Amino acid sequence: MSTIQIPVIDFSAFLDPASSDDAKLETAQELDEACRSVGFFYLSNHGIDASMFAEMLSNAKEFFTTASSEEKDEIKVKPSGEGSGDDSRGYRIVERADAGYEALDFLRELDTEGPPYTKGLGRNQWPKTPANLQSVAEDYASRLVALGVAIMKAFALALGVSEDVFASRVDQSFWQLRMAAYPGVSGEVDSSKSGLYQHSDFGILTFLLTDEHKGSLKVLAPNGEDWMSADPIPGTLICNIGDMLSVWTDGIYKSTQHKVIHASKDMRVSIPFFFDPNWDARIEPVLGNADVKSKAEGVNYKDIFTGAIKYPY
Ligand SMILES: O=C(O)CCC(=O)C(=O)O
Ligand SMILES: [Fe+2]
Repeated sequence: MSTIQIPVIDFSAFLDPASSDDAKLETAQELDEACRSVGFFYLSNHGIDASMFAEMLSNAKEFFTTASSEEKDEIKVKPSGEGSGDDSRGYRIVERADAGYEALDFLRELDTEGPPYTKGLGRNQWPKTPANLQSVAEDYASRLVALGVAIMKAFALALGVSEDVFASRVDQSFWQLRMAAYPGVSGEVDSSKSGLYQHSDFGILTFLLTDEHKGSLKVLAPNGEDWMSADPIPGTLICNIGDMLSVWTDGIYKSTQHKVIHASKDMRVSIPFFFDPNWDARIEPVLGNADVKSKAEGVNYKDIFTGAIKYPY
């Protein structure tokens, strides 16, 4: 068993304009320590209302439990060259040897020519019901982008780098919002029935909101052997570092492997929000620390994105 725990970090110092520089530095250092050791943390006092979390979860649950197959089909993800343009985002079902779930995917829409669109830049296809799913989700996305930008300030403070190095590359974050439903399972537990293969996220920071199910999300412990359950803590967001932030910090911040194995007989709803760099951002190691400098000399985010996302999944 691993004794490392996923820490809970109170972010209020960065949201309250009256807080002192010392209070901010203390919070920044707690975040920094969590990113170096575990790569996962819970964030409390992040400024997002519990009622918004509840609405996001109940809208997702309503869609996955009530939408007809025709409604799902109408908004299904379209691979390059089909329908409303390349890689239109929306509904998809994953049935693989190592993953099983349904999802709605929405991304930041860039102001580009189309259809057809350049790969990765298709349009979002929103469900018609629940009627407010789109408006609540768009509001949620804009709040999480602001939270992501605020956390990048904290990282800059802790790392001693100029705020602008991060800010100028995330101010138009190419975010992705996923509403996922892992089906209830009876009998043998198997990630092909309900789960998601082991992976790291490729962006900067992931903010995860889930329903009350415990034991489904597993996080690889720093010893590289044990799996820890990242169970939901009401009112908090489960946050983890993605590959881009690891590259950016010369590998000092950990982009930790995780997976989902859902074992309950009831469906699990989870809503990851991927806070990613701007579409055109180039990410290069910023610390200049020769000892731990990552092998990567830098990456263009859009190349990473287009390599990682291949519809259909
Ligand atoms: O559903 C979860 O708990 C995590 C999902 C996840 O890791 C992902 O979509 O990248
Ligand atoms: Fe993930």
